Amino acid sequence: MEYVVVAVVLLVILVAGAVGLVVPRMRRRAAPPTAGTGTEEGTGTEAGTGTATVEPPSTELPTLPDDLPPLVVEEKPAVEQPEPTAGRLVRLRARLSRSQSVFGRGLLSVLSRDHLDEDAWEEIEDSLITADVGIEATQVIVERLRERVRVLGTRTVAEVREQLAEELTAALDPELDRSLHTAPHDGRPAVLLVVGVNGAGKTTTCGKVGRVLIADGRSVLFGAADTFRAAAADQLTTWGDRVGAQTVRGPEGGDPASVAFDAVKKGIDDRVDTVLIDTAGRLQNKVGLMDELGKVKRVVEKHGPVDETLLVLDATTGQNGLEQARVFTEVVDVTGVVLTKLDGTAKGGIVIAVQRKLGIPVKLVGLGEGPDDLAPFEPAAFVEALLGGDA
Ligand SMILES: Nc1nc2c(ncn2[C@@H]2O[C@H](COP(=O)(O)OP(=O)(O)OP(=O)(O)O)[C@@H](O)[C@H]2O)c(=O)[nH]1
Repeated sequence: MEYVVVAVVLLVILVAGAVGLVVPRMRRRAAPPTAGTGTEEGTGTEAGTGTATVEPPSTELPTLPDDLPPLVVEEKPAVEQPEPTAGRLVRLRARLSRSQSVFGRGLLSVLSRDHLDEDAWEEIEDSLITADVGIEATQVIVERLRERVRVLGTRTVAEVREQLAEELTAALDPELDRSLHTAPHDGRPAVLLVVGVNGAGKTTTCGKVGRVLIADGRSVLFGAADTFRAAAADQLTTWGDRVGAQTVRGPEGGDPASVAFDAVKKGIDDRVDTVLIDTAGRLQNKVGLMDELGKVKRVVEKHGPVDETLLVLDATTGQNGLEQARVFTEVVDVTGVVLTKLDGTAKGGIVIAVQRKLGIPVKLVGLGEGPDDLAPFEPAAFVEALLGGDA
């Protein structure tokens, strides 16, 4: 009987031992692997190293509420790459000759007469005056041409046309420096002030110039100092987004001088190459305009001198535009003229009148609303386009 009891006790111990060995093993197999490591044991907290546990990414998709608004992705417009500016005037000359063809054709028909009598010279004079060259400049040009024809005994139409082209080019003073001072210097950006009456094309010109500079590898910042119309600052900001320039703007109705100051300050802090400041041009009140523009310039000059003050003139306003232009030249030292909308007028001779009356070089011409429709002004190429010839 004793043997039986001992045998049962031994059997119970054996069974208990076997269960004790098997169950923990099964439990260990069933446990999930430690997160993220990919290994099973001896890593992470289990290994007591003290590193943080990384939660595994959930494989379950969250359920979204049905009434979520549609997702709007705001896309910044891609920065565009313009065509090079070299030779732009020649490329755009078709625009000019379209509006000038009456002028060119009229002149050529007079020049092709067998004999250039007094009437013919008067007609040439009238054509130039009608094209807005201006009375004084026209008289000088015709006088010189008559003298050359007489002395040289010029005969053919081609020769007279050539000599007229030379006189018109000479009237544009081809030796004048027409370069734009846009390069940074003395550790600060070049500062360009853009002035002119409303609607002349100031904002568009800022955009077009900025676009060319950025394409040349420069960094550009716009200052929206036209605070009278929110739309003006919006328009400049849109150009900025398009060409890849930052725009500094102030509150509508705010102080334009303070926006201009902040723009140049940011330009200096951010080590920008060129700052272009767009200004307002309300001309209803000359004293107000003088005060405001003068203040903008003085305040900007606290950072250093303004490198270039560009006066934007609408070519379609003709001789009236010249009177307005004079007001601006009295307020600020204009260093260059941008003559816009030459594509929309048959009076391209205004370029000559502007330069002679103001004594300031025309540096750029606008030949359309497109972003590349701004060209460096080249007197000879311009005159060729004016006369409708081959450049
Ligand atoms: N055809 C043509 N249109 C131009 C040219 N330059 C500018 N414009 C247009 O002229 C209009 C006025 O241009 P803006 O740049 O807004 O003129 P702004 O001087 O800044 O005007 P404000 O903001 O009112 O002071 C716009 O519709 C331009 O697209 C050009 O060379 N040719």
